[in-house]
Amino acid sequence: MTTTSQTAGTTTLEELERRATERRDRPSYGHDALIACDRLVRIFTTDGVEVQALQGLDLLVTEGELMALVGASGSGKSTLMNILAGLDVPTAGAAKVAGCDLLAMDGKARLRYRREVVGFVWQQTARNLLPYLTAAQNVALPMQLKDGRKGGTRQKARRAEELLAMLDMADHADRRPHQLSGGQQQRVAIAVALANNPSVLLADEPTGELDSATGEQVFAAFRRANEELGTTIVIVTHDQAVASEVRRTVAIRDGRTSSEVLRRTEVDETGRESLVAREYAMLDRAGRLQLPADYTEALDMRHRVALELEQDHIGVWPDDKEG
Ligand SMILES: Nc1ncnc2c1ncn2[C@@H]1O[C@H](COP(=O)(O)OP(=O)(O)OP(=O)(O)O)[C@@H](O)[C@H]1O
Repeated sequence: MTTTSQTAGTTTLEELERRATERRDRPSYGHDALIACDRLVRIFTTDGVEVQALQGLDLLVTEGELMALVGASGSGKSTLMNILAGLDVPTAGAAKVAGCDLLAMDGKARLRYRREVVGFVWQQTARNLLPYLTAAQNVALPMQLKDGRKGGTRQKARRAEELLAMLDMADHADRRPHQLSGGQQQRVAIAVALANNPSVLLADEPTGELDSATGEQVFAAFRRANEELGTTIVIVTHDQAVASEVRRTVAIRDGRTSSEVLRRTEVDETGRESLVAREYAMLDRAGRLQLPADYTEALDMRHRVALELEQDHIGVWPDDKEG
């Protein structure tokens, strides 16, 4: 009797220990992602009124990705970008970029993060470049700010030259921003953002002020940075041309990621390649799924739906008992 209960007790303890170890050893959410936003919340309070700009946003971005973020005005895109850029701090949730915890950084770590881990390109060309410096000097500046007065001036100038050449701006290295077109300024801005070889390049509407042909050239510069330097790039855009050129477009709705479009190259039986796009709804870790409004409206789905688990899919039906 005693032996049995001891055995049972030992088994239970062992089992509990095993489960605890399993839980401890289980990789955390997004452990292998370069950018991991986990239930990110940002609440702004102005004149006593609260605005929930981000409402539990989840986003994972893999190292080396070039992806786009889209969403209606006010959906929270810029709020997210400012957080990822280290310019704003979320109210709750977790956010990690290249191993840096965006909620726990002190002032010094934040400054290093902004100088070395992320680079950004904003929509307003004037925000990206200093008007009294040439293109080459603008590109060398972040390197000088990083190293202080430590030498290597020639090396920095060489790196600035190389980056400008990669973005087809070598011939304009000695021009000041007002002597460059909007598209050229944005290409220099990309070189500036890449100066300290950041892990991530963030761009908020970088083609927003450009015509479509110039926008295409600027996007090509992002693609080159991604392919040649392996930099992970996140672009917020309203520009359909940009959104349809990347492999993954994530849509934000009401402060959450709601759906994403993945594009894959498929080869048919004749060997012809084509780009196939497919839209997916996001399933969060609690199993919540946001159905597209046009689907729910088409079938008049409201407060509840009926679910059925099939062998390889889940069926969702309108509640026919509703009345
Ligand atoms: N500093 C702030 N103070 C108060 N409310 C803010 C602040 N910044 C953003 N918001 C609010 O948060 C919500 C999300 O704004 P955000 O700028 O992130 O949207 P967005 O998707 O970037 O829009 P757009 O495409 O128009 O730039 C909006 O309702 C906005 O009014």
